[in-house]
Amino acid sequence: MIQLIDINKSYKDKIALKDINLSFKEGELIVLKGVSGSGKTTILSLISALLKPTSGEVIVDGKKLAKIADHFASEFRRDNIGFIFQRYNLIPNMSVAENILLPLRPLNLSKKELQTRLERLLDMYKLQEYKDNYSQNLSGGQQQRVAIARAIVNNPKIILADEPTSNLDRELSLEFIEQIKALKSENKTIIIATHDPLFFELDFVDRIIEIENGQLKA
Ligand SMILES: Nc1ncnc2c1ncn2[C@@H]1O[C@H](COP(=O)(O)OP(=O)(O)OP(=O)(O)O)[C@@H](O)[C@H]1O
Repeated sequence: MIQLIDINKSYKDKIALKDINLSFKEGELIVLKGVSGSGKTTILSLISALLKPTSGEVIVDGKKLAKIADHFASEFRRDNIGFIFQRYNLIPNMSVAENILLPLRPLNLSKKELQTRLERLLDMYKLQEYKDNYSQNLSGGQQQRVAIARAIVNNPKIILADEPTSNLDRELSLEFIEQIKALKSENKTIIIATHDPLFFELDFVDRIIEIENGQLKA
């Protein structure tokens, strides 16, 4: 479902990834492990077509992304990818409901369809009572739940999470892990970039891939 073939990526003269070959199957849960600066975010950005490789090819669900035009890249992301960021990236002066529905704006769905999707996610992530609150007034754990809801509102096949627990305490991190487990049971393909040891002992993680200085560790 996801293939990175002979990937090299440099930012000007900084080599971020070197000779990366990876493939992920549909429904797999993968932990990308590595210290800060090892290249994890760059891999997630290539899979979501936010960045293009310097050389090599990225194929997601049959689509070649290495040279995809920006317009098609945003369409590709909207249809296929849910992204969960370290700092949640919520819009502070928008309500919880507006934040969750944001990725659907370009789709012109009916009010009824938007409401159905919203209600399902508000129930699923225990956010009903906060739906009209500004996201800036929520706790870290609540913000993270909004971020997950927003990441899956477009019903993506692929979920990418970049250091999702780095701002959460242990209890909330374990809650996040339970939410990821539930998404895996829906056959989502999930890649989590993290150096949080909590992710290294989970029995439902299919593979842990370690990256060091832009290269895969054997
Ligand atoms: N826009 C950029 N310009 C120049 N160098 C960059 C840029 N983005 C990343 N890098 C460098 O590329 C390397 C890999 O960065 P990347 O963000 O992929 O690592 P990471 O493992 O995700 O780290 P972190 O957990 O800190 O985000 C690092 O050395 C980083 O400094």
